[in-house]
Amino acid sequence: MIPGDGIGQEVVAQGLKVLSAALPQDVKLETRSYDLGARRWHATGETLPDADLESLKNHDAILLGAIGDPSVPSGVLERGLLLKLRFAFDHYVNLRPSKLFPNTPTPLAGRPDIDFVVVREGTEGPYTGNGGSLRTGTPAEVATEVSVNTAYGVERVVRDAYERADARPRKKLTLVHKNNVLVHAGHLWKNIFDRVGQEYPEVTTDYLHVDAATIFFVTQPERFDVIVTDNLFGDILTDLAAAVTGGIGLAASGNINPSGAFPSMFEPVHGSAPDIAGTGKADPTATVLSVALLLQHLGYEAEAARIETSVAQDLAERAGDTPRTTDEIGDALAARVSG
Ligand SMILES: NC(=O)c1ccc[n+]([C@@H]2O[C@H](COP(=O)([O-])OP(=O)(O)OC[C@H]3O[C@@H](n4cnc5c(N)ncnc54)[C@H](O)[C@@H]3O)[C@@H](O)[C@H]2O)c1
Ligand SMILES: CC(C)[C@H](C(=O)O)[C@@H](O)C(=O)O
Ligand SMILES: [Mg+2]
Repeated sequence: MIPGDGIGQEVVAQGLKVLSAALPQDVKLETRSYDLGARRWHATGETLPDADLESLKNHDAILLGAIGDPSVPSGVLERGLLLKLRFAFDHYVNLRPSKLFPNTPTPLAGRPDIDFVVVREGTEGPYTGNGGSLRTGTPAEVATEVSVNTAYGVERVVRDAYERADARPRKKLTLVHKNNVLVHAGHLWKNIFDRVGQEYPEVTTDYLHVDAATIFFVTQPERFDVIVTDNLFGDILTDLAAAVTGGIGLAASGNINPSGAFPSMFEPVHGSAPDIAGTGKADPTATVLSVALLLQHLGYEAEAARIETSVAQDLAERAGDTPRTTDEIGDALAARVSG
């Protein structure tokens, strides 16, 4: 566990409660909590030392809360801890499911039937740190942040998305990019998408520019089944996806290393929410659903399904209730999961 900063600490505690409640009696859960994030950085200047990185390799999976704190310069922990982990453990599939559970509030009229999954590339794009600044701090400053897209990196994530689409009832895959403007990267993605698609004749495909995709996320989200997209577009689209499916407090994610060479890491889509940290207002459901993804990844399908059902029931009964605290929601979910 890497609880991290702000509400990360609060929501991971609830995730652990539900995980313990979900596991079969004969499965012994061993956990270790890593002190990484703002506190550690202030105390030692470290973000993710090699010793911690090495040690993290020995676990079956990682549950992360959130990192980032107003007291630390922006980017230090995001790059030095979170992205360092995603890159070091080659989490090239950033899996972000979105589902509108019954009775959950949505700003969308007509309560569309939303059930899609975004397969966000996790190791390339504009996230690699390939950039710099010249004449920094002067009126003539120039800054670059170059998007890196390799045929190797694109093909492996596109293939993963086809596999996922092929395994779902609707078998539909949408590529989201911006190949009318980002022609170099965009054409690489589109060519690979079309070529790999020949191996999946049952999967229906579609292409959308990212700006148009944001329209359909709001006006016609039921059209989506599986979406594959680059690292930055996927980041933005999945906050929007959360907003139309009950809010950011419900959105789960998995940073998957499909080969199993390194542990996969599960975390809510949201951040450390400094504006509500310490108030008990954070919804731990996103973390609890991330625990379900973790269990699914490790082969505990039935346990994962039980968590999802418990969340659906909890959400269905929420309407009109006085708001519960982080802890109360965690307790309620753990109680439902243990039956
Ligand atoms: N994976 C991560 O660790 C991660 C993800 C996103 C942002 N961050 C970091 O978190 C910090 C804050 O970022 P931000 O404010 O842009 O995004 P944020 O996701 O932390 O918060 C955005 C808004 O959503 C609300 N919110 C978030 N999670 C919630 C929950 N579980 N329940 C109820 N409301 C919730 C917040 O109160 C806030 O109003 C920054 O340092 C950022 O870099 C980390
Ligand atoms: C904190 C940041 C590095 C991260 C990202 O951009 O991937 C976050 O926004 C997310 O969505 O997990
Ligand atoms: Mg994000």
